[in-house]
Amino acid sequence: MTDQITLRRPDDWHLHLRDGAMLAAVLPETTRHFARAIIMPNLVPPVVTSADAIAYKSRIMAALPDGTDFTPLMTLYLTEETDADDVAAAHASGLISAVKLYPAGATTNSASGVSDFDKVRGVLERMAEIDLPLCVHGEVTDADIDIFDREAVFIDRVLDPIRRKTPGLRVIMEHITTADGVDYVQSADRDLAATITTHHLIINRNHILVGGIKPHYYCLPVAKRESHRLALRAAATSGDTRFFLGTDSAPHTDANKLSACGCAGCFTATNTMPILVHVFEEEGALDRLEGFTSLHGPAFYRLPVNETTITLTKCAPSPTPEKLITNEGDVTIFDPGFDLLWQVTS
Ligand SMILES: NC(=O)N[C@@H](CC(=O)O)C(=O)O
Ligand SMILES: [Zn+2]
Ligand SMILES: [Zn+2]
Repeated sequence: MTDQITLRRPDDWHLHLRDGAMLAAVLPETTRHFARAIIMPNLVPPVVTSADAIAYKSRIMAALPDGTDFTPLMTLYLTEETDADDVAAAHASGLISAVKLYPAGATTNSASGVSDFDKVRGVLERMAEIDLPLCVHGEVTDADIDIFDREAVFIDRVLDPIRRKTPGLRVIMEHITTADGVDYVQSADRDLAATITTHHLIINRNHILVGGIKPHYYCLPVAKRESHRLALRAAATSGDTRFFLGTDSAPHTDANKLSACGCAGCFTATNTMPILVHVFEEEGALDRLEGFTSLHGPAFYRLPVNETTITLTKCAPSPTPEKLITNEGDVTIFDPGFDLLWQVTS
């Protein structure tokens, strides 16, 4: 029986750090375990231009605890007005690692996203030319499409047409939640990958809706039925290099979650690593965890792997920490519904 596991230090390929007091509070929760993270640009107002990204990156660096070795990998928020030259310059200077596509209205702070995908064709073509990846929130927003079908419909109506019209464009389907997403990624032998979150490996839609509504399990894309969760677990633990960790750790204060119109997002940064060891151990796939957390992501983003390591050790069952206290209010830490059996020991 394994009671200790050492991995190359993991990276988080999809992270919300927010800004101001929230940034200061959540940043150490990530930097404690992770070496790098793809930083989501959905601030209010969003990180649209290279000047915005320079300013946001310096706020993140200023908030880093002393002596912390952490690299924020910046992204730009794609709008219908995005200037392809600005994107190319930001890429050439090493400032950004990806551009993020939000369909307008799909999720938290996506109002400035894209409604008419033809309007971003020029930018996408330029990104294919310069080999800059596109991260995608893959859900349609049409009122007549059921929220549980929005990822599958997005693949057919938006993503596949974009990929066919833009050969060479490398795409990361962020936070996939369906077997359709898994199948689509597996159908492509190049230029396509997906991130999978911590929470989508744990919860299905029953966790949100059975026995009373559980706002802390509400996120977008919303968790689907159990068969989809099982497809995600199979993909994450398969060793397939097209799947890697993007926690989508998305802090919202309890006041904003526990409301008649609660915000979408699960805050998982704090306990993601112990939870993932738990999941991979359950699946008999501990030997594939390092690929998922530390190898597949850098390979897709064409970055070196981390040289330092992290060690987790089996511990007495311990409840998950409940809350992160911030100057904006408390943030509830994701509760996987089981005691943690692993802790990060170095
Ligand atoms: N995942 C979420 O439910 N919320 C994210 C936005 C996103 O990643 O879609 C957030 O910014 O809060
Ligand atoms: Zn999203
Ligand atoms: Zn997100």
